[in-house]
Amino acid sequence: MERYILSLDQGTTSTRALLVNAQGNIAAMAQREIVLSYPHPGWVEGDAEQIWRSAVDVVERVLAEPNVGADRIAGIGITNQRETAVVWDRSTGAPVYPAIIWQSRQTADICERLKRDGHEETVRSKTGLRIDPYFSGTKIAWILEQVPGSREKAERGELLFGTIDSWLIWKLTAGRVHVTDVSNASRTLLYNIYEKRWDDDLLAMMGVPKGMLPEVRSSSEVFGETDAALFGRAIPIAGVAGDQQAALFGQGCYEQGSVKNTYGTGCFMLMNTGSKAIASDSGLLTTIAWEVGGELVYALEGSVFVAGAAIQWLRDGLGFIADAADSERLAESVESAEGVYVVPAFVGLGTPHWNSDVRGSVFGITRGTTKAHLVRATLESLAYQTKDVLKAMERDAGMKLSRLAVDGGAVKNGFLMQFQCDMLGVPVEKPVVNESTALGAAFLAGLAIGYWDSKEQIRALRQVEREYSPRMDEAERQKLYAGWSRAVKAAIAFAE
Ligand SMILES: Nc1ncnc2c1ncn2[C@@H]1O[C@H](COP(=O)(O)OP(=O)(O)O)[C@@H](O)[C@H]1O
Ligand SMILES: O=P(O)(O)OC[C@H](O)CO
Repeated sequence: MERYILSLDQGTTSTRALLVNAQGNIAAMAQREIVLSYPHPGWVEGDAEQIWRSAVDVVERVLAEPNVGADRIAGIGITNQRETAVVWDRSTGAPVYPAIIWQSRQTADICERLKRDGHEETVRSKTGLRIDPYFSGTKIAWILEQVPGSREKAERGELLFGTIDSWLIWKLTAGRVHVTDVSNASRTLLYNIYEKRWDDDLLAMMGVPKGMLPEVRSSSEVFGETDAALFGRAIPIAGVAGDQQAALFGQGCYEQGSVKNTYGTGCFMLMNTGSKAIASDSGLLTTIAWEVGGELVYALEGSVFVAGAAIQWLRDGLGFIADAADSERLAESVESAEGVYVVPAFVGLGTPHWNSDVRGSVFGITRGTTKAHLVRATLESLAYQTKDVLKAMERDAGMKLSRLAVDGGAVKNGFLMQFQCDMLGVPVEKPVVNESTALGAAFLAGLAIGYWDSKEQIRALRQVEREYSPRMDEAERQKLYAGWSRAVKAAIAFAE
């Protein structure tokens, strides 16, 4: 009887359950879309209960596949959109406020206050992060400030905080287990990544009571078992990692210096820096990649807030396309973007600018501009933002990248991948199994319970589906990128 690892991937726009077999292939998958709300400009919120229900739904659907069932599941790996903050009541399990999504800018004022009070260097030296609304810490502070009575309750130990992994584990274990892993903890702005503990100074700075926080574990161990009433049998939850770190693991980037870039709602490039945490001078983040078998690995990260989300905007906001896949055909229907640049700074800009105020802008339109040019320019913006990040990474790491491993929803777009490769001037490598995030979580879980024996065994499972080679000449590359750099500068100037 074949057994599987069930990987639960709770992303920004969808929740997926995937069955991974011993060869590292996806045997079945179920998916459910997540609806977000945008109550004010720059705010992004979600319904934590809807996220939980979507998780139950997708797990039930994969278990109902022919010849599956809960007794075929050796263990569960959980991977999640990171930083998104949920605060819930310990006794009822009810969230006190919607989940504040990682992209949301509603804590910009709190961040300004912390910066004015001169906390930036302390935060950076303890967490490897920056004071920015992106991270969970100020989102918790905002909830405790805004929801009447919540601060008092939190201080009495009646409220709990979790990133989405903690929230799902709490629900899956019927409120018995309140934990997270080091990779998720490292995104909260409250965790000291060098001393590996919640940091009292940071908790005081953000006014977060310690009793709200989950226990921090490694990324690959048994965290608890699902409540037997849920899926008919208790199943061990044996791997947990934030989705970008999970993708790094899933791509087999185990050596120092190996890099991957994931194109989902946002776009995140991570480099494994081994046991050494590298501090950045170029707007990158220093973060924990994972802890496996007692070995803690750090990463350098470049974070782009809007990537695939810009394609969703073309679909839902502008109605230019019916489906994200249509963007490829439209982009290829024109020779070039004809000087049009879209800067999709809908929620500000992350690496390397870290500017919460800048908003999306379109430059260079003429009477001849069509929706095809705008669609093409939007897709190109994903590649330009990635180039900005890669330049910062090469500077900080003191090395040149020879190829880029890619994954995520938007790598299905052949136009985007070729343009990306042309813009970077290095080969872009797409694996056969594009679900690196889900694979990473499955591998972490499988290693903990002996489903796989070693990282080496896992890495041997990876296969490349396609390698894109650069076709653009250097002069053209430089000209296009110079235009992008001017457009970003102008968008920032407009915000000022
Ligand atoms: N063919 C495509 N071309 C461009 N973007 C795409 C395409 N297919 C999906 N996307 C984008 O990929 C994103 C979904 O990818 P996924 O990895 O599931 O994201 P997440 O984990 O952030 O929810 C969406 O934002 C969608 O717009
Ligand atoms: O939803 P994704 O896959 O774009 O990932 C979100 C990131 O984890 C945010 O930091």
